[in-house]
Amino acid sequence: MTAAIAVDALSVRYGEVVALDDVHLDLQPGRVCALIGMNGSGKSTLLKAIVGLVRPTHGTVLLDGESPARARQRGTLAYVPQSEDVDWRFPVSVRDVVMMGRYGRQGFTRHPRAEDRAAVAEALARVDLTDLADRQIGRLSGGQRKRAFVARGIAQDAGILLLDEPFAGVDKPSEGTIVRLLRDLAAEGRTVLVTTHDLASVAALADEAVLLLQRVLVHGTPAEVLTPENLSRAFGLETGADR
Ligand SMILES: Nc1ncnc2c1ncn2[C@@H]1O[C@H](COP(=O)(O)OP(=O)(O)OP(=O)(O)O)[C@@H](O)[C@H]1O
Repeated sequence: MTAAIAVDALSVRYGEVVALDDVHLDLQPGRVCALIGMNGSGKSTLLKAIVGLVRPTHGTVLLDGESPARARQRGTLAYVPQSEDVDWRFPVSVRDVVMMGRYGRQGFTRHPRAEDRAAVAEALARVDLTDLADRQIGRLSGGQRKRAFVARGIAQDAGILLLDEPFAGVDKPSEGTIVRLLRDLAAEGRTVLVTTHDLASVAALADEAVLLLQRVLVHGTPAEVLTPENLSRAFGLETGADR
């Protein structure tokens, strides 16, 4: 089976900083994968390289066997960036943001058709934002903002969803809503890759986990990955096992 996401020998440098060094990672469709690592371990850089927002120094990324640029063009790929990377003052409503997921299908006129409006309404309902559809995007809570971006990916009918810290600044009920949503999207055959600092929620969220420290330290089920020894290697922490 062609991997939904195939990362091969990927290295990324920012000047002198080696953010990623020889990363290999294959993800199959229909799975949620949690990407875990300490601050600066390269998680955001890996997502950006998969989206095609940063250029690899070495190596390749293929999405369903195609380049990130081609996958973006075809709407295969949806990306929910870290909150800091978004200008929340932008004068667009929640509905407008979700409609952006339909742009690729609308041609250059960007004139929404009935089917686009229907897809947007359905995506808003799935993330439970129907009542807030006309609100300016910056006037949402942290969890609602994340859900708006997930709705954009749903409206786009993307097969691959990448989410950078979807639980940061999100309260527990909203986190539960997002976890359920991501699990449902994977059950439909989509591939979901999520960076998270919330180790406690990984087992409920993800089918598999990856520990990153410039390279992939370990990739397996959450139970295989989240051992004291592995966490100690990834985070450089003393654990009970070391004492
Ligand atoms: N645009 C940039 N220019 C220069 N260095 C960068 C840039 N973006 C990231 N870096 C550096 O690359 C390394 C990896 O950063 P990255 O943001 O990918 O890590 P991260 O694991 O997502 O961290 P965090 O958990 O803090 O979000 C860090 O050393 C960071 O300082």
